[in-house]
Amino acid sequence: MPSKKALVRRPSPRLAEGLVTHAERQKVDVGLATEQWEAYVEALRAHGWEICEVEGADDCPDSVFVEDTVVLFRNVALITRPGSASRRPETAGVEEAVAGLGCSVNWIWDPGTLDGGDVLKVGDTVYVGRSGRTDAAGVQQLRAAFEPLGARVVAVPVSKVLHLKSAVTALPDGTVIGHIPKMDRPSLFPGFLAVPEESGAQVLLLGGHQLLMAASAPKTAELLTDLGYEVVTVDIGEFEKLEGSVTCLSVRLRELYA
Ligand SMILES: NC(=O)NCCC[C@H](N)C(=O)O
Repeated sequence: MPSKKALVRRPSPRLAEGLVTHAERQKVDVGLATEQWEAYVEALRAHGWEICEVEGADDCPDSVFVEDTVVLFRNVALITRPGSASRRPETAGVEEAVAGLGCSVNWIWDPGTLDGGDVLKVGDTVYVGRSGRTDAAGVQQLRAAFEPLGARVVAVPVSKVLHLKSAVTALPDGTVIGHIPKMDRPSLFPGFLAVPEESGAQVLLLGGHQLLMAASAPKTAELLTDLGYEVVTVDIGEFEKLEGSVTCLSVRLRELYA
């Protein structure tokens, strides 16, 4: 049976010092953030995901955004080299965790940089944002790692938001959804549906027709419910202040056979 495991990482006590790039800095309540994180993890668990908690990285303010540290394709875990040097110490614990789960491990090497938030998989197509965090060498290394495994890698310019997946994700049927004002090139995506809210562009697939979304995108939730999806919402407001979203708080491992 394919796996249904999700990696998560508890927020650092230093979360409030996390990076802010495109947003204005707002005060983050670490206690409230931790409660929101626990509810997020519970929502995954309630939908059948086995939770694998990576050992905390208390000195790394952004370590809760575990998605940025590793990209999965088939059973290969590509350990990233985050574009922000302050986030690079986050990868060691994640590498240990995915190796322990039976993944084959590969790496993005210096001088390449790549953040997992820039990688969107739709079937065998892997879209990769060329963003402020992911550079051309990172894109090349991602191609070299995944094309031999059968991936079709499509590079996408990203200049208006932190990561590709800040503005674009995909529905279970492969329809790409995005918030056009935050996208550089909507025309790169076939089968595209525009959504009315920035955080509405970020959906996490729970399995079947169930989607996890942030509570901050009620109009998009209504649109997707009307299309026959079951939308589960969580309040992740403290993480949104740091440019985080529902996708970046976990890494789902669906193709491990254990
Ligand atoms: N994949 C994601 O959307 N990650 C969010 C990372 C937010 C963090 N404050 C950062 O700037 O790296």
